[in-house]
Amino acid sequence: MAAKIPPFEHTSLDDIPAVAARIRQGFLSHKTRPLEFRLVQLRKLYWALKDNAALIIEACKQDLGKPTFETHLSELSWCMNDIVFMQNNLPRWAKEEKAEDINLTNKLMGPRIRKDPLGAVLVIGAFNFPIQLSLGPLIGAIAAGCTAVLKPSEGSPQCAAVLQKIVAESLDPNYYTVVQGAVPETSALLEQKWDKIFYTGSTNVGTIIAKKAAETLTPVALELGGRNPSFVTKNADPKLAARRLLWAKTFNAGQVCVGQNYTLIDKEMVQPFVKELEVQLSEFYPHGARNSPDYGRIVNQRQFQRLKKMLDESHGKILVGGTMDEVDLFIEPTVVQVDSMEDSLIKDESFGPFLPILAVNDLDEAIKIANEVHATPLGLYPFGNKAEMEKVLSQTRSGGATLNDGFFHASIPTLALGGVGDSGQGAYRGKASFDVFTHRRSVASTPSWIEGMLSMRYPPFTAKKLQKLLKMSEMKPNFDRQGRAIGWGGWFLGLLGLKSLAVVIMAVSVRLYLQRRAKL
Ligand SMILES: NC(=O)c1ccc[n+]([C@@H]2O[C@H](COP(=O)([O-])OP(=O)(O)OC[C@H]3O[C@@H](n4cnc5c(N)ncnc54)[C@H](O)[C@@H]3O)[C@@H](O)[C@H]2O)c1
Ligand SMILES: CC1=C(/C=C/C(C)=C/C=C/C(C)=C/C=C/C=C(C)/C=C/C=C(C)/C=C/C=C(\C)C=O)C(C)(C)CCC1
Repeated sequence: MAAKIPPFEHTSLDDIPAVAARIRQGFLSHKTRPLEFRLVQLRKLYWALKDNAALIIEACKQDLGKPTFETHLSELSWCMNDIVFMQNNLPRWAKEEKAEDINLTNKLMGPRIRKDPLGAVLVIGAFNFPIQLSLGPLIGAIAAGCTAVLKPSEGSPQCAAVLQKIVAESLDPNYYTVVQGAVPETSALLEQKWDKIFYTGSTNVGTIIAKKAAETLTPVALELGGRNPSFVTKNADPKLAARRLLWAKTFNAGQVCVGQNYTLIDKEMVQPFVKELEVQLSEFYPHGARNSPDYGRIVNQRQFQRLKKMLDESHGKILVGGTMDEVDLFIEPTVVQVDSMEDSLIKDESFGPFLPILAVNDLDEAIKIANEVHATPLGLYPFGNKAEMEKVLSQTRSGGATLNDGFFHASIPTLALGGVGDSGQGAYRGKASFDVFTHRRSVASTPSWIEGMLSMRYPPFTAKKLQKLLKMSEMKPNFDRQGRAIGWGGWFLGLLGLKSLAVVIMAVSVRLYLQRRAKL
């Protein structure tokens, strides 16, 4: 008999402190530190995903009407690939690194960077990619040697229940577990001490998390939302721009954090662009989006009503689409021409299948508007000639960007993803997922035999000792008083001084000699 999605049950508030204590104790047992342990956990998680593939596909369908195609690309296969990639590369990333930019004298102390796990961490997921946005950070946490509590989004309850099943089946419960719930449970989790909180979700809740974390100086990674602009200049290809931006707004029915929120378009391009949007829409969904198995649904009534209100409040003119069905949680891909950056469809993040367009006179005006609407969005998408796209990049900021497409950069699984400013802090995916849960611990070890040479650091301090030390460490500026750079040859010689160079060469030779003798 086919497996069933287990019921979604909130974790008892009374249990949360004990769960957090177990996961913390788990970290302090040091069992998750050995590389092999982490690799085994990751591999088990991989097979649990494979074994529960049908449940994941079904849960994504029930929660978001997600087409199986999208579930594979952005949830199931996405996470399985993430695990394979992580376990292939983890042994290399976890190795100690030789410290960079160390001067010759300090090299004797073997400065290096250890990759230590941060500790017991809390991962809070969002509803729109319920599997990816929960497991992506969890995979990073496991790889780094952390222990973790995962709190999936209650907005996608079927997926949350399947996630709990998968974690319980595959991972050691002393080190990794799922807590289910909404605001009360998340608040109870935030009362516990964590070594990092990794949060994906809205900016409002992100602010609550950051404030709470600040009370105990807990580091946070925040993957938040944004009002991401796209730009279509008069030199853009309207068909390509329409097709690609439509793809980005129909994927997951527009519930994509990195999707464009609005399009700033040269006034000459409005007509050809809108015409192409219509053509492309009928190619994507020949029998209409509503009847297509390839188009998802809005996650719940609350989000549906929010989106409906947003469209109702817009002063724009609907050019394409506009139909909705509350019962089915269906919203048609909808193109709206608005006439102000104050319009409800531009000033707030829609997180739905709306494509508001605002006509502008030129690219300068578009850039000015984009910077005013949101100075630090999560993504940004210019279409135009090379110089124009470069100009957009050089006069704006954003977490990431794709030129000549919708959010392609965010669909590259091993490219770090993160916001900037109020669209987030910290990044993950690929190596960044390991790094975000890792402390780069600087370590030096002072050989005993060097003691004689170090004697100059001890009191009683004398002018002679100071002179010697300064000579050894002093760096000569390679710039003059006017701030101009000067040739580096003189600077290099000045930096070391011939005398100290001789001392260093001698010390290195002695060390090499002693090392070789120890090996014999
Ligand atoms: N940057 C990214 O990678 C990314 C990815 C997906 C979604 N998002 C953003 O997330 C938002 C939509 O997702 P959402 O609706 O799931 O976000 P949300 O902020 O409502 O919920 C996210 C998580 O926070 C918890 N939560 C909600 N209210 C809380 C409170 N008062 N205190 C403590 N915890 C609370 C929820 O239980 C959930 O697990 C959009 O703004 C979108 O842009 C960002
Ligand atoms: C095959 C050849 C080539 C290359 C072809 C390429 C590169 C094809 C690419 C296809 C793509 C990118 C398909 C789309 C996949 C969509 C994905 C994975 C979507 C993911 C969405 C995500 C992760 C959403 C995240 C949302 C977040 C974080 C917030 O809400 C060539 C061109 C090289 C030529 C040879 C043949």
